[in-house]
Amino acid sequence: MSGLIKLSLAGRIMPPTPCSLCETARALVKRPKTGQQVCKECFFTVFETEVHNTIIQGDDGQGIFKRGERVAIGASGGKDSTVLAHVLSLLNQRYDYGLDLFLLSIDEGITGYRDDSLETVKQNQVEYGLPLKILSYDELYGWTMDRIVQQVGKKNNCTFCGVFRRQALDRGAAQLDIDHIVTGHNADDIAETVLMNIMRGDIARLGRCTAVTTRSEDTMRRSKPFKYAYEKEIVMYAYFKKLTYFSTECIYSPDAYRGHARVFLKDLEAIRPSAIIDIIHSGETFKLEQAVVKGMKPLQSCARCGYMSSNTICKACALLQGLEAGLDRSALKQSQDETSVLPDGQRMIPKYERLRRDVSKSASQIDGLEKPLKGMAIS
Ligand SMILES: Nc1ncnc2c1ncn2[C@@H]1O[C@H](COP(=O)(O)OP(=O)(O)OP(=O)(O)O)[C@@H](O)[C@H]1O
Repeated sequence: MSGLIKLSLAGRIMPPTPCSLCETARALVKRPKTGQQVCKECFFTVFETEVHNTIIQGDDGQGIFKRGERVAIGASGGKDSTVLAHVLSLLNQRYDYGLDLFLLSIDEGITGYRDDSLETVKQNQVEYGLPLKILSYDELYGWTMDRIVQQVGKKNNCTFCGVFRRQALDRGAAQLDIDHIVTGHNADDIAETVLMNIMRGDIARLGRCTAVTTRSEDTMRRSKPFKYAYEKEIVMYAYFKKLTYFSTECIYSPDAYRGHARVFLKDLEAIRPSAIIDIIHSGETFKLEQAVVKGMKPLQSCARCGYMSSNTICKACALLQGLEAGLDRSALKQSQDETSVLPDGQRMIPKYERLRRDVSKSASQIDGLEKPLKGMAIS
């Protein structure tokens, strides 16, 4: 960043650095990704254009969206998803993608964290005029993260939260008859995931973690339009645009393993900023041998709740069974339980169902959607 008065070695005032793109305005930002010194307006333009390029390219050059798609933005109230909601609304208009956008928030039930960040999402709902749906763990699983942490402790709670959130997003989206979920995962998140998968030797995940788009439940897709956006640039964008976002870390200590990968990545970035993109490119060029692909378990429907799973019952049902049985950390080890029979009296996750599209239904008529607000775009 600059904007400061620069002095030469001889102590003379140096002229301000001009923007390296428009060459007229004064450079105010040094892009963390490229080192380019640019003015504020050019920074907005390159940031938005790079996201647009990710969107129109996709993994196969065909683009990630189809015209007329109903797209849910996974909205946590944090910087990434807030900037995503802002930029996607803007690009949808600027380039006429023809998307029907929604905000979808999962309330994990973390007092003093998610309740506050959801207030931010509600503010975004008004600011961007997008319909909002909130689905809670309590509603879906009968457990809040506060209660889960009471039972399993802080050490492994991220496993529960991650598995439950993934499924909750799909289920919330299914209730809205969504075609496509987008999340604010950024380049740093993806590079961390590549590193974690290498360190764990998780070949299957390594093979797919750099894709912009992956298939979610049945025909629903999941995309990461910020795949190439650096976290530092997202923060700068939010700051200069004065966007409203919630910036506190989760109170139940972030995933320690990811934390190590993050620290390592930040060290690499400090030495060589391109390290983040380089690691993503390494992941992209990694190819699984056909023999390995063939050896992978095919996906099936969970025998209890119908959600997709590579085992007889899905991970969420297995974790829920452990919780209901009053297990603590050993609940995690039960995750491969192969029995489809639910022990007596235990809670079950509702059957997974997708709405059949009723094209005559407007956003305001779908159950569970926050009521229309001033300026809200109704489909
Ligand atoms: N509770 C939630 N409800 C809806 N979407 C969520 C929720 N939590 C996370 N997501 C989605 O997953 C993405 C990555 O989540 P992660 O937990 O890594 O948070 P993050 O990197 O801090 O992102 P953000 O700044 O948007 O909170 C978010 O950008 C958002 O799109």
